[in-house]
Amino acid sequence: MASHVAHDAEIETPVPAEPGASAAQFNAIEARGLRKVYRASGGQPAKEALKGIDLAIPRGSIFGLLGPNGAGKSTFINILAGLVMKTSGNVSLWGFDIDVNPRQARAAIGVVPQELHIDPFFTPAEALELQAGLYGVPRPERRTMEILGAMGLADKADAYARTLSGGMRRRLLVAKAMVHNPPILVLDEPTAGVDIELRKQLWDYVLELHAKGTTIVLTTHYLEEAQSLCDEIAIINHGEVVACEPTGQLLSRIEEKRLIIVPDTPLSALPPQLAALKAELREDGRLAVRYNPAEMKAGDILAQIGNAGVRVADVSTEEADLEDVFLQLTSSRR
Ligand SMILES: Nc1ncnc2c1ncn2[C@@H]1O[C@H](COP(=O)(O)OP(=O)(O)OP(=O)(O)O)[C@@H](O)[C@H]1O
Repeated sequence: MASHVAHDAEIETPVPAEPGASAAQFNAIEARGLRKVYRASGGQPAKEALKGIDLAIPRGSIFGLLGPNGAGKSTFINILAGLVMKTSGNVSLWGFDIDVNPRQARAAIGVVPQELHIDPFFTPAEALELQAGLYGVPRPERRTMEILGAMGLADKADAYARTLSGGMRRRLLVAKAMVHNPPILVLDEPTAGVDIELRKQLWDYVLELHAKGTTIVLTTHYLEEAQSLCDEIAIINHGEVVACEPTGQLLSRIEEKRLIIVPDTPLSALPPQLAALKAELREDGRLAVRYNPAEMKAGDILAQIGNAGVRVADVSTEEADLEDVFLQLTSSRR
């Protein structure tokens, strides 16, 4: 009966707006002034984990959410997943406000949690069927074997979940997050503890989903992974967004190199003539000068150093990377 079906399919899969429908140009995820204060408990004081986050994650992107431990990434993701109640602010998922249209908002997102918790009493096939049931996916539309196959778990479909390795469990969690075919997939540290071979397999599948139109959001501690996969990156520190830009732009902040100069007699202080350079005297008496090769030539720097009366015994360069930007943005503020 129609009413029964309607009840069964309680969570509708949201329909993405047609490309080019300018009135409906919404972001995949949008957070405005999002705050979370965990109440004091068990002798622990209250903690403001998110201090008014504004974040827009474009549809179709692979978006990286980076930040040191305790920055608030999991809190943010858990609010999206409906596992943590926000204190204030607004969040919309695929254009659906989580307060106004909670069911549609929830249906728009699949979240792969950080913890590898899997119910040991269900086989992977049963776990997916159960999840599909929870999301009201009608039986003819379920893709249990297709998803298990894509995750390299077809031969484990009927195995006891407790016999799965860590990597298989991780892939099963990704599979579970995909049963209702959400347009947004969020992965919280998906490759933590996963070996290189499986990590590659996991990313291949995620990239395939992305190629078919799924918006991907991931948190990771592997900066090189974020650097190579994400087209936009936000860095969160102490509950605040300290950077949010296309990966290329973020990396251009670190196109800075360092020129390391060994003077033939160690310097005791920076010569005043070098004040205009981003120069630093290291403890070992070497001089490190930060410069952007697009704006300045190494030869000009050496000439200035020569003019300041420093005789150069040796020269080398050091490259910066995403880690430098990350440390630069997250080390200074509290
Ligand atoms: N349930 C909770 N009750 C109280 N404080 C909490 C709770 N969950 C998280 N916090 C605190 O909120 C802050 C943000 O934690 P969160 O787990 O969101 O950070 P994270 O960026 O995901 O860190 P990690 O990379 O270690 O997972 C931390 O100071 C944490 O101790």
